[in-house]
Amino acid sequence: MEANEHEHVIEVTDLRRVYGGGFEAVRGIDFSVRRGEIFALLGTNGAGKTSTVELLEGLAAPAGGRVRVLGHDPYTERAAVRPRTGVMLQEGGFPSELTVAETARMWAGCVSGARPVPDVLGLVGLEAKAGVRVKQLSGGQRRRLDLALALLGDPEVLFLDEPTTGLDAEGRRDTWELVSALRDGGTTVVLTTHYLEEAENLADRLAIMHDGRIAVTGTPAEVTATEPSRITFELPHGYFVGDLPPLGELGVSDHLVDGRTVRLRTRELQRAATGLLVWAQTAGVELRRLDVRSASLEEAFLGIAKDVTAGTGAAKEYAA
Ligand SMILES: Nc1ncnc2c1ncn2[C@@H]1O[C@H](COP(=O)(O)OP(=O)(O)OP(=O)(O)O)[C@@H](O)[C@H]1O
Repeated sequence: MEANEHEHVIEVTDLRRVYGGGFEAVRGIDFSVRRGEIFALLGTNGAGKTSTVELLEGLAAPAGGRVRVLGHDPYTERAAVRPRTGVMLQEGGFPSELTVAETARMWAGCVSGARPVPDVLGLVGLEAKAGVRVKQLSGGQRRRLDLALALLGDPEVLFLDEPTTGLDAEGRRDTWELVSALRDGGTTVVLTTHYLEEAENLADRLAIMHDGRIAVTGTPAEVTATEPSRITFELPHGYFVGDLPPLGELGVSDHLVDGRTVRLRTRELQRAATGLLVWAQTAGVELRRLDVRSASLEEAFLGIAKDVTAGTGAAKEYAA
C-alpha cells in the first residue's frame, strides 16, 4: 500500500486478551491509528492499556479479534513488523554496569540500519551522559535512555508506554517536543499515559479505556465535549437566582447556588454565556468573579469512569 496520511497503520478489531487464570483484561476493543498521528490510550489503573499495547507490539497473541500493524499480524508476522517499529517499555531493564553509550551501542547491534548512537543520545538530551554508567542515571534519565533505544531503528511506528513517568516538568516538556517533532516527521506514535495533560497536549486522537473496554475515542476536543461546560459568577447584590433569565431557556442543564456564588452547567456555552451577559448589561450590573470554561479532559475522564462504573455509558465514538 502506498504511504499516505490517510493510511491506517494500526487496525484493531474486537481485540481480546485473556491471562492464564482466565482473567479477561481486554474485552473486545476496536480502534485504528492513521499514519503520522499520535494516538493516546488513557485509562484507570488496570484498565488494560499495557495489555493492549503488548498485543500491538506482538509480545503476545490475542485471545480473540484481530490486530494489524503496517498491514501485518505483529505476532505471527513478527519479522515483517518488528524492524519497522520502536518499543519503549515501562521497565527498560539494562545491565546497570554498562555506560549509556555502551548500552546504546549494544542495542544498536540488534537493529538493522541503526542510527548513529551520538545522534540518538542527542535527540533525547543524554549526550553529556554518554560515559556515565546506567546505574548512576536518575529515574528520568533512564526513561530518556529507554526512549533513545526505541528510536535507534528510526521506526515508522513508535510505542511508548508511559514515556514521561518519573520525569520532572522540564523533562516532560522536552519529551513532548521530541514526540511532536517525530510525529511531524511522519512517525506514528501510540502512547499510554496517566497524565491527562500529556494526552491533551500531545495526542491527535485518544481512547479512554475502563475495565478492558474503550469507553470513548476521538480528538481531545471531541472527548472533552462529552462533559458540560461550566459558568460560575457571584450574584449581584440585591438579586436572587429567580431574577436571572429562565436558565433552561439559556441551555443550562443544572445549577447550584452556594451563598452568593452560582454555578451553571451547560452544553451550549455560547448561548448561556451570551444570555447572562446580555441580562447583566441590560440590568446594569456586574457579574463579579465570572468564570466561563469548557470541561477539561480530566473532567471528561472522571465523568466517563463514573458513567461506565454506573453502567450507563455506552461506548462513544466521534467522527475521525
Ligand atoms: N500477567 C498477568 N496475569 C494476570 N493478570 C494480569 C497480568 N498482567 C496484567 N493483568 C491484569 O490485567 C488487567 C489490566 O492490566 P494492564 O497492566 O493492562 O492495565 P493498565 O491499564 O496498563 O494499568 P496501569 O495503568 O496500572 O499500568 C489488570 O487487572 C491486571 O491485574
